[in-house]
Amino acid sequence: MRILVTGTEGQLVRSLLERAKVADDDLSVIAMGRPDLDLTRPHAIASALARVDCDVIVNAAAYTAVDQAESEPGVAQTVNCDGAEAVAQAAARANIPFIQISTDYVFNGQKAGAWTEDDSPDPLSVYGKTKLAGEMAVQAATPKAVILRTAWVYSPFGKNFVRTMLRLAESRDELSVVADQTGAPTSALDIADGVIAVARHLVAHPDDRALHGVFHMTATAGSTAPTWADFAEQIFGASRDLGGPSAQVRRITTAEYPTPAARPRNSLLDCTRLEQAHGVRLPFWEKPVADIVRRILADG
Ligand SMILES: NC(=O)C1=CN([C@@H]2O[C@H](COP(=O)(O)OP(=O)(O)OC[C@H]3O[C@@H](n4cnc5c(N)ncnc54)[C@H](OP(=O)(O)O)[C@@H]3O)[C@@H](O)[C@H]2O)C=CC1
Ligand SMILES: Cc1cn([C@H]2C[C@H](O)[C@@H](COP(=O)(O)OP(=O)(O)O[C@H]3O[C@@H](C)C(=O)[C@@H](O)[C@H]3O)O2)c(=O)[nH]c1=O
Ligand SMILES: [Mg+2]
Repeated sequence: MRILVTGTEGQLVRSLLERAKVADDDLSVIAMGRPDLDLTRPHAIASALARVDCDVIVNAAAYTAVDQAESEPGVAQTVNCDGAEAVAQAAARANIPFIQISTDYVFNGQKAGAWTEDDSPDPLSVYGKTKLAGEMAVQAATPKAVILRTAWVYSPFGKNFVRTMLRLAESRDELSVVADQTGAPTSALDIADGVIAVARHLVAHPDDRALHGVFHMTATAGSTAPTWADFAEQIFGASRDLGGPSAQVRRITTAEYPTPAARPRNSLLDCTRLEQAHGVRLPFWEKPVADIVRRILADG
């Protein structure tokens, strides 16, 4: 199976490439990003993708700078909606499945329990709005679209909360972290495994309508969902055990940590539908933390 994925340096792209390297079978992942494939130039995407021979396309590229998007809504919209739509149209022309990666930030966070795919999105931020617009555009572009909404992604690669916490802890004894936003920290390596499994399933059953549509794909969170502060404590616990930097976590409210973009208070996603349709369930959220902390510390 050949998977074409958009972007080259992103957390999920690099995780897919790493997983493909260790897979002992026919799997190959082809990453295509700037300048060859630029989502700010949707009109050039058809020709960029026309020559590529693959079985599935995964759009993992996105404008992900949540706060910056508030002051750059046009670019965020072009990348997250128009660019995504153009990639989906290329998949439609090739008549192959298309996987769009989306986000918990499409929700307003005001539900008490986990969000299901039947709950109405109501994004609070420009990033969330443009990602939701992207979901709708790709579904209009191809009947073979699968939207995988994930959340709170971290990995040994790129920019993420784990790397930020470890970097800040090098120079600080105490860090203030919000303790009133709940969600599921999810390893990009686990998402990569999930994406590959879904892709295989789609390629094996190209006409099964039940396999298409919107699915939630995050780590399993259990009954007491973690907050960013809980995640930080988990990160520092792992780092301490490995002789790395750590800091005392001061648990604060969102009001005490003002940011340009509003974030959902509860963004926990119910992933039941994914398990039922595709047989995919990601591990418990705490499981990958120590291994990824170890890799980040080893990379220096
Ligand atoms: N990070 C998170 O916490 C979450 C992410 N998601 C979604 O998951 C997906 C993967 O996220 P993640 O791996 O963390 O993303 P990253 O922020 O790590 O990487 C973003 C990727 O998008 C690419 N990209 C950005 N702009 C363009 C452009 N104009 N043209 C082509 N490529 C572009 C980057 O390109 P380059 O390779 O050149 O750097 C990079 O590969 C995204 O759809 C994101 O919305 C969902 C929930 C949480
Ligand atoms: C760095 C830092 C952040 N925070 C807060 C801010 C925010 O509420 C939360 C996480 O901060 P970040 O900037 O890492 O998070 P953010 O960029 O909002 O992460 C989001 O990225 C996009 C792409 C997604 O799709 C989401 O699922 C989510 O992962 O922690 C603190 O409280 N203290 C700190 O020292
Ligand atoms: Mg950020």
